[in-house]
Amino acid sequence: MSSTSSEIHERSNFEELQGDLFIASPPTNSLAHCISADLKMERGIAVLFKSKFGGVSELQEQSKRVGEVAYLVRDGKYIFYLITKEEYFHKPTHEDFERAVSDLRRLCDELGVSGLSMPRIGAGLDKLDLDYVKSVVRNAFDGSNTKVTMFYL
Ligand SMILES: Nc1ncnc2c1ncn2[C@@H]1O[C@H](COP(=O)(O)OP(=O)(O)OC[C@H]2O[C@H](OP(=O)(O)O)[C@H](O)[C@@H]2O)[C@@H](O)[C@H]1O
Repeated sequence: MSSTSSEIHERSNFEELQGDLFIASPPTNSLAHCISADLKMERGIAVLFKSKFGGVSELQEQSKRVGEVAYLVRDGKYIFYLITKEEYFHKPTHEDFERAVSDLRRLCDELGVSGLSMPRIGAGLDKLDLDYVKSVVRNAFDGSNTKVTMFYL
């Protein structure tokens, strides 16, 4: 019997939920957000990540480049930093954004991440189209064992 589109969506491992990422996200979920390679994290949700998790020198030591993902381990979960552009005043290209999201999927597979929470990555200060962002994340995680929740305020 063919499934309706909503049933197909229900079975997908990607969902959106209204709520503050740092309050509503299940405590065991890993987290992900976007930053620039200069690790400035001086605006937007990156400021909250920096104040909550610190680890700037740990991230620096990983010497990740644009299109790659650095991460910290905090309280048994992973905090992923998608490097989507060189400098804080740049905006990410689609290519770099997509490379970073697929690197995130690779890491989630490798590390066995079952739950991953993120904000509307790239769609705020970085001005990427929200539908584009959601489709990139959905496609990158298609068939993965990671349940992705995108939180929005
Ligand atoms: N607690 C919360 N719970 C849930 N959602 C929350 C939230 N707090 C904010 N949001 C929303 O989550 C979306 C994306 O939040 P952002 O706009 O920050 O991220 P972005 O990925 O577009 O941009 C990243 C670059 O911006 C930064 O600063 P600079 O580049 O240095 O200038 C970095 O360094 C990067 O490079 C926006 O809708 C926010 O409303």
